[in-house]
Amino acid sequence: METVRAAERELMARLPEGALMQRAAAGLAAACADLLGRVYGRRVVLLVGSGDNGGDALYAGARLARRGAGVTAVLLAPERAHAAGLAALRRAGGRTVEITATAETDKTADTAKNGDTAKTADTAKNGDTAKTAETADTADTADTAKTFETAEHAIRNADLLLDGIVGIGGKGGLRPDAARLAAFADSARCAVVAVDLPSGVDADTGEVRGAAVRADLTVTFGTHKPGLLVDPAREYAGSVRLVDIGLDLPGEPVLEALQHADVRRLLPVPSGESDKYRRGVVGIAAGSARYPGAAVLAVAGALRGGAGAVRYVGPAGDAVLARFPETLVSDRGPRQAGRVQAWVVGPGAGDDASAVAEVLASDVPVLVDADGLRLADRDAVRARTAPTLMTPHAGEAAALLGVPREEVEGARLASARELAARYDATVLLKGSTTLVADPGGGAVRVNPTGTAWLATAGSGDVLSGLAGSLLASGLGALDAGSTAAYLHGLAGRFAADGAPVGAHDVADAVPEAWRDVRDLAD
Ligand SMILES: NC(=O)C1=CN([C@@H]2O[C@H](COP(=O)(O)OP(=O)(O)OC[C@H]3O[C@@H](n4cnc5c(N)ncnc54)[C@H](O)[C@@H]3O)[C@@H](O)[C@H]2O)[C@@H](O)CC1
Ligand SMILES: Nc1ncnc2c1ncn2[C@@H]1O[C@H](COP(=O)(O)OP(=O)(O)O)[C@@H](O)[C@H]1O
Ligand SMILES: [K+]
Repeated sequence: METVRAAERELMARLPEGALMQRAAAGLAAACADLLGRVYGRRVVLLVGSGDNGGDALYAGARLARRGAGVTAVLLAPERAHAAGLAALRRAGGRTVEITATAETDKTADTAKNGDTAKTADTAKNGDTAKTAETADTADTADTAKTFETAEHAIRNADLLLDGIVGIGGKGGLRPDAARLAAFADSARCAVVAVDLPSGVDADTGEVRGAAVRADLTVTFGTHKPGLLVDPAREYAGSVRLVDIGLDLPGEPVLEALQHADVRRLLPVPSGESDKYRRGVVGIAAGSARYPGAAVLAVAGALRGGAGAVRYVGPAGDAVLARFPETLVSDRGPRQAGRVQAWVVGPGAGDDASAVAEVLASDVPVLVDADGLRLADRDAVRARTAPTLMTPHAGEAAALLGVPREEVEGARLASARELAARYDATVLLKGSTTLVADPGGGAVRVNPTGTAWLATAGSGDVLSGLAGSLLASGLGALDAGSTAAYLHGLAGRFAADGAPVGAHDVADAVPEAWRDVRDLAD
């Protein structure tokens, strides 16, 4: 976010005062008008914090008021609300509800009554959130209670609610009074539009600490913030609309997402000189007597990933051949199975540590998934010279990092990066937001195609086979992982089409996803 802030500062220095905010507010008001359909006579409530995010909301509110909407601004810190924005709203006929800050103790309640809101906010900032919220209830002055009640009443009757509590200047979890407004927003029956990003989510990491506004639409300015793309914050953002305010962002982005055209360039396509070996052979060391299905599904993914042949090694050879007679099945260990251009090891592997060790000792790219992640020796992974791609879900990543699963789910970006650094390997972290991180830093790829229908047993096995096949056909680990996730997500969408599917359906739909990318790229 520092790059965004720096770009804003640079641009602001060149433009007339307030020009950027006007661009932001114009885009915001237009998005609100689209959502409302008709602006005249509609009731719009603005939640206004003390920074420029509140300023955007006030200016957008003024625009809507000029078009005939009844606009009420709930001012969280009336003395510090954006002065010019507030004046514009008032000129346009907007009303205000001024929140009297909640006091943390009787002493600060007195201070608050005397109008020293800034000081009260400071006290609240230093307080433990749970504790302050509790004390806040008991220390509510009549004034405070009344202003919150008025705000709640306005929100309950609104047709549209704008969240301008905090934007990219937010620090830590929402303070108690802001959290109270966020809770009102949560119970609002109307559409909620977040200004720049939902208040309470971390713009840089996608983390959500405590209360946060849940929006139906987020209108964001200049650039997509990482927090809008990564869960859990992504869940809070609703759909995201980008308003171009003319920011010129330097340097490398923190996150990037492949699009159809990028994926098309990466898809391996056989040429006239190709034969099955030149297209690449992918070795699958997976499955066990207990989990033969994982082997079948990994092979199913691998057959659709562009490699010329799939070699299977492990105890589920019969099950694999019964379903896919084109597989080259070997009953020896990976070392003696014949040449491959990439290995996939781990899906349904149970406790077979020797296959994992053998594969890691090879000099070709290796994808490690599922049980293989637990069995892989970290030093052996770090010592590899060929690329390694690890594909954990949050639970597996948590076990490798030695932290609770929730910690990974709450901080996906940081977790993927940390794991990549610890293993000196590329990490594809699966789940509601799939991320692919290279060990040397650089932009992390976020997959835009996923669907929650993919959360079905065995779909991860399909993904590992698919990604392994792309590795064998020559893609690097970052490209193979992100291309596989892209095709897999798309295949999940096509297969499901709004109804439950099994993992084998996802594998069957990969060719359709491939054709979709190939044909619609331009
Ligand atoms: N800088 C620019 O050029 C532009 C900025 N814009 C807007 O300005 C926003 C950033 O504005 P600011 O830097 O003023 O910061 P914000 O308005 O995002 O937040 C800062 C304010 O919120 C309060 N605050 C911080 N953390 C809080 C917490 N945890 N709980 C409650 N209150 C908290 C602070 O006391 C401060 O007053 C952007 O998100 C965007 O909406 C847009 O107008 C476009 C142009
Ligand atoms: N909520 C979700 N939204 C989108 N994709 C999901 C979600 N949950 C899981 N997935 C995807 O489904 C697949 C599940 O893989 P995994 O967890 O390894 O399951 P399994 O071990 O049963 O194959 C992964 O590709 C993952 O990214
Ligand atoms: K906001």
